Amino acid sequence: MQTISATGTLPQTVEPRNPGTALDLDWVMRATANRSAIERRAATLPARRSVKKDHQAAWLARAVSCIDLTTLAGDDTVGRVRRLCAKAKQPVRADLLEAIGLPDLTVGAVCVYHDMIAPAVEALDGSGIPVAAVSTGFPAGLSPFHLRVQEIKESVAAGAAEIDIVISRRHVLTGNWQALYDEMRTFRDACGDAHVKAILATGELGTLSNVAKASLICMMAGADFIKTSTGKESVNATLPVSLVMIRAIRDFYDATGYRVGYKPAGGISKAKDAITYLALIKEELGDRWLRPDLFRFGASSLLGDIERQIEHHVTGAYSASWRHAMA
Ligand SMILES: O=C[C@H](O)COP(=O)(O)O
Repeated sequence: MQTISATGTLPQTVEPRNPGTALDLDWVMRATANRSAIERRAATLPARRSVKKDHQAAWLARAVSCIDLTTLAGDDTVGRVRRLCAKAKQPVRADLLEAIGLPDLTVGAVCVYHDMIAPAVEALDGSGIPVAAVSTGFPAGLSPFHLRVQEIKESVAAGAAEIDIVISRRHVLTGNWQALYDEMRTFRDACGDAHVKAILATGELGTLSNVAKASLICMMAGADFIKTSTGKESVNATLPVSLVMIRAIRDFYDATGYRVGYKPAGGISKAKDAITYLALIKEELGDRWLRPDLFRFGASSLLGDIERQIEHHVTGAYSASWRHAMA
């Protein structure tokens, strides 16, 4: 495994925002995925990934910087969101961050429902950490269309800098590609300057070819990120789905020159899995995508395990997982 530099040394980069393209149905029809080849490639990844010592700490720190620290529960409270935001600002114990030379490490964003945007914005004031809001009738996306568009506008007005929309799975399942494109375009326009992540809910799209087509259409319609899952489907982020989506991102970049971000979400809770995802991105898309403006983990419980691994790296001992209860 090659080295990865510490987040604190990352140069600032400004990525031009993907404006989208016209809907190119010929390209969409050519976008397919060979499941057995994809699964064979995905199966090689966790087995041969081994990152040790200082490299491991740097990779784990990079993973932290790319987390959308998330709470999306019906019993969310202002108190819980404030605690989550405190964790976002100080994701790992200060002495451990000092020890690995990254005292200013933070997560990529905090991700909440609309009602929790205001307390999150207040709690994160001055930190530079953006608030992301799930929207458009998350997680099913089946509320009236005008309300889904209005929800985006209200979340932006409340201070969300990033909007995670859900697509209409039925447009994919019925092959209504024009409707999917038009929906995504409308959502993107409603976001204004806020960046939009398109949640495909890949566990509900039936085939990997549908995942490839939906990825492409969302990028054609101006998505800033494509995201696997809401975390509420029975199957969420997987490595085969990730391969399909990041290859679609690569194809879109090759054709248009625009880099679209990638966010695997749902069920990613172990540090070793996070490193596998980072290695996959590095191999398939290159180092430029290993930064928070182009890569995020959507995760509610990944940070605790990463903090335990960093503690082990620094002290040689593991603490009990309950000591890292929040996230
Ligand atoms: O977008 C983020 C997901 O909802 C988080 O899913 P998780 O709770 O399985 O980590």
